Amino acid sequence: MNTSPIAFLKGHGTENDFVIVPDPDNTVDLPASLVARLCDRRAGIGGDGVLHVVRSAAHPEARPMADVAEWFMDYRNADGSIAEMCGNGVRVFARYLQRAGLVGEGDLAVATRGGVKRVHIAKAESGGDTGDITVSMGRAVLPGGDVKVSVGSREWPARNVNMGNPHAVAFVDDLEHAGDLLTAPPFSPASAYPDGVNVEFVVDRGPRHVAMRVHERGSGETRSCGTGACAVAVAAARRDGADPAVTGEPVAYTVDLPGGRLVITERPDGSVEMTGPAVIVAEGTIDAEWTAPGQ
Ligand SMILES: N[C@@H](CCC[C@H](N)C(=O)O)C(=O)O
Repeated sequence: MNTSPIAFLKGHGTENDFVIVPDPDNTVDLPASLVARLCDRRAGIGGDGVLHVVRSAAHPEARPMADVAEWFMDYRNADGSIAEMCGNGVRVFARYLQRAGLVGEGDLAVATRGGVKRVHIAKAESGGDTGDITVSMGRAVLPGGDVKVSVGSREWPARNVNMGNPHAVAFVDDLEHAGDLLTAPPFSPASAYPDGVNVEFVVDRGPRHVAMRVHERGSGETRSCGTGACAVAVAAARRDGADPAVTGEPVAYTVDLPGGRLVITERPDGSVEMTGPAVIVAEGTIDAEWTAPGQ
């Protein structure tokens, strides 16, 4: 139970928004119920998820990474569930560390449940902390198999792509066909995603340029998903017959999302890089009494 006010910040990456809870020593009690209340857009602060900022050495899941990454992104979805990775989240996490003076521009490593991610904070052309942030997201895994997703009477084949977390990428004729995305699009077979899935709907905008909408596991439709954009870029490249491992040349896709634009580059060694903005918009404190169960 929390007995002191809890510091928080609010930030977003291409409008995928987060409540940031700095907690270096891992002393804040953050059960799923409190995460869901913090993310509530009417009764709480509002967000697609929570970024709990903890020193790796202070968190049992991150301790093995503490030698290479001082900070652990303990990411939670808006419903309180835990996810392995959040691409937009890791950029916003790095921006928070920069703003707090805990890291400078340049390179850093961030521990996540999906492993250690290498992050580069670019120098801002206009000064301050407005430069883009690039994250080396690791390799995409494409398990194969026939997956289908549907919305109403429409059904599409989908590419199963794992970016640390699971994705189903469906190429559609019109993003409107995804409907209101108020509920998770059904998928089959159920065995493809035993832990649920993030579903991306994708249309072409031009050569190596796509647009997408996403329904996120644990958060619903969001304005952007970084891991989703990476999954989409890799699925689009394979569809387009482009494989950097074969050609030896990197392949870059521009991915437009409702909340902004990300650039995704797949390198010949299979690693996927994501570049985009990250913004901190506010900070404050949460009343300790409000965080008590039943409030
Ligand atoms: N918005 C994130 C992904 C967050 C996790 C996802 N909802 C899951 O449960 O896997 C991103 O930017 O990658």
